[in-house]
Formats: sequence, structure tokens, C-alpha cells
Amino acid sequence: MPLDFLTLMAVMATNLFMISAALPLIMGRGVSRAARHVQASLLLQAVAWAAIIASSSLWDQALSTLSIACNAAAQWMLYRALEEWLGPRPLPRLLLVLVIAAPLGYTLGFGHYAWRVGWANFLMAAILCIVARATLAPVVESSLRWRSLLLGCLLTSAAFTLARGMLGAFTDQYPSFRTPHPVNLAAAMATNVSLVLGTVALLVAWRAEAEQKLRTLAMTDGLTGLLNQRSFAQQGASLLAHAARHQLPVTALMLDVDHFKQINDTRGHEAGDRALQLFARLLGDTCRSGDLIGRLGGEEFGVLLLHNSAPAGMAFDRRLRRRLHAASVAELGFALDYSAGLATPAPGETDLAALMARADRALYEAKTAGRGRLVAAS
Ligand SMILES: Nc1nc2c(ncn2[C@@H]2O[C@H](COP(=O)(O)OP(=O)(O)OP(=O)(O)O)[C@@H](O)[C@H]2O)c(=O)[nH]1
Repeated sequence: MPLDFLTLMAVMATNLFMISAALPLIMGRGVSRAARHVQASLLLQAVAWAAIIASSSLWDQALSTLSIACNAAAQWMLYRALEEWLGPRPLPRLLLVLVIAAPLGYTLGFGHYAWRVGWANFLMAAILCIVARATLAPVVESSLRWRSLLLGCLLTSAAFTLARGMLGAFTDQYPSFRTPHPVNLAAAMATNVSLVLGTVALLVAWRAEAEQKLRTLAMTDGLTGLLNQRSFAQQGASLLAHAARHQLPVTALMLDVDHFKQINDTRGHEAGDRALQLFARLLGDTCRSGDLIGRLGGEEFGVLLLHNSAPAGMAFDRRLRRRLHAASVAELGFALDYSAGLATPAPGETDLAALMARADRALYEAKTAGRGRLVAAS
């Protein structure tokens, strides 16, 4: 079956334009930054392929330079999407330099065919390798499946781009972009397939991002960003089981802001919300990593301090109280105070509900004893 190179390219450019038009419709408004980067990347690729096809009939230098600039920029946008999904990625500066240098060197050396083809393809291959590298070693948890698929697509494209560069720079078998050389035809086929598979990988990545957002939303309290009651109970039970297994000390605290209704009534609901946010932030600042904090009700918070026995829990309370008094006056314009109850599990105890109920009873004692204090369960 004869394969016409330009037809393959035209099909790919058409597909890319269709996908670029369809994606915003499928994804809808208000999508994440990563999704917007992906949309931009696909559109830039579509323009790049359309420009290279058009360059064979008019404005050769301008359109082929535009094509390389768009292709490089498309990879930059894809890299930015990967940064959003996977955390900081390696070699961002080098990538940016290559993205700028690829079209610049190409157009400056346009008069010399071997130079411009070698330059543009070698730099594009390097760009593709850096983006492929960016799919590895995520800083945040991410599925290996879509990343492997994207990695495969990018490495395949990089290999063919490199092969084109070698042919153009060091042989006379690649006299033009449309040459029906077997490597060129295979590259066009592979790019078409990579486009489809790469788009699938990116859609799966986008879905994974949406799922993660939903999971976070279901686990956290919208106002303070702390764990909500349900996830505090789930994660608290695991923490308690872990502590019991390894015989680690744990201290549980129940904390409740004092006279909170009065704050709402006299200063307004918004001031009350800001007070809760400040309290939550200071709780986070006073805890160490591995501790658990949750908003268990309106102005009631639960804390599980790992590696801490009762005296350390009391020291935690003193630190928090000091910080709260200073920060509430400075940031809210009035002093905020709270009552707290403290309880520690018996050796081997893993019943979180019973432990928190003891801390809650101690909290009630703190309230009835005049508020603004900590009471330890006996
Ligand atoms: N601003 C604001 N208020 C809330 C929120 N959730 C609950 N509340 C209010 O918190 C108040 C809690 O009042 P109470 O349970 O009487 O507690 P309190 O006034 O702090 O009294 P003590 O705990 O006995 O010191 C109620 O008025 C609730 O409407 C919230 O998310 N934001």
C-alpha cells in the first residue's frame, strides 16, 4: 500500500485540530491549569503541522520556522502540565533555552539545509527527551500507567526526530520534509499513533487529577482545610493502631473555642469564620508532621499527637495558647481563647471513639471549671 507522506501529515493535522476543538467542549469551563496547558499544547501541535504542510507551497522559511516554534512551545506546555500534575520537574531552564533556540537557530541557519534540519531535529529530540524524563519520579502520588504511555509516545517521537536529524544533517537521503524515505514514512505513522495514545494518556491524567480533587474535597473541611470528622476518624484509627503495634505514646486532645456564639453574634459570622481559620492554622503550625488534626464540629477540633505522652500534650497546649493569644489580637483585633480536654490511650488501646470520648469529657470539665484551660482525663 503506497503511503503518501503529505496525506499522513494532513490527516494528523486535521485530527489535532479536531481534538483541540473537542477538548475544551468535553472538559468544560473552569478546568485546571494542567488541563488548559494540555489544550494549548495540542492546539500548538495542530498549528505546527498545518504550518509545515503549508510551507511546502508558500513562505517556506516563515512557515517552517513557525512550525518549529509551535512544536517546541507545545512541548513546553506539556511540560508545564506535567509540573502541575507531578510537582516540580527536572531541567526547566535547559528546556526553555532549547524551546527558544530551536526555531531561532533554524531560521538563522535557513540558507544551509543540513545545518537547519540537523539543528531543529536534534534540539526537538532533546526537548522531547526532557519532557519524557518529566513523566518519571513524580513528587506527588500518580499512576504509572498513563505516565508510561506518555513516556513511550514521547520517546518514540524523540527517536524518529533524531533519525530525521541524522538523515538531514549527515546524508543526502532527506532532501526535503516530504521525502518518502522509509524513516520519514515510519515517523509519520508513529507520530499519528503517538498522537492518539498520547491524547488518551493525557485524558486519563486529567481524570486522575479530577478524582484526586474529589478525594481531597471529601476528606477535608472546606473552611479550614483540616481533615473533616469522617477522615479524622479513619486516619485516627490507623494512627492509633500503628501506635499500639509499635508501643508508641499518643495523646488525644479535644479543643473547643470559648464563647464562639458570642463572637458570631457581636462581630458577625465572617469574623467567626476568620477566627476558626486562624485557630486551624495555628493548630497546624504547632503540630509536627505525623500528628493528626481535624475539625470535628462547628468550633470543635480534635488532635492526635504521635510520639507524645500527657506532659508533651500539655506543653503543646501551652504553646498553642501562647501563639493564639498573640495572633488573635494581632490578626482578628480581639483575643480568642479555647478549652481543651486531654486523654491518653491505655497500653494497646485502639478504640479511637472511646479515647476521644474521654478527651471530650475532660473538655466538658474544662468548660464547667471556667473555660480557657486544659483538663487531663483521670
Ligand atoms: N462563623 C461560624 N460559626 C459557626 C460555624 N460552625 C458553627 N458555628 C457557630 O458556633 C457557635 C457555637 O456555639 P456554642 O455551641 O453555644 O458554643 P460557644 O458559644 O463557643 O460556647 P462555649 O463552647 O460553651 O464556650 C454557634 O453559634 C454556631 O452557629 C462556622 O463554620 N462558622
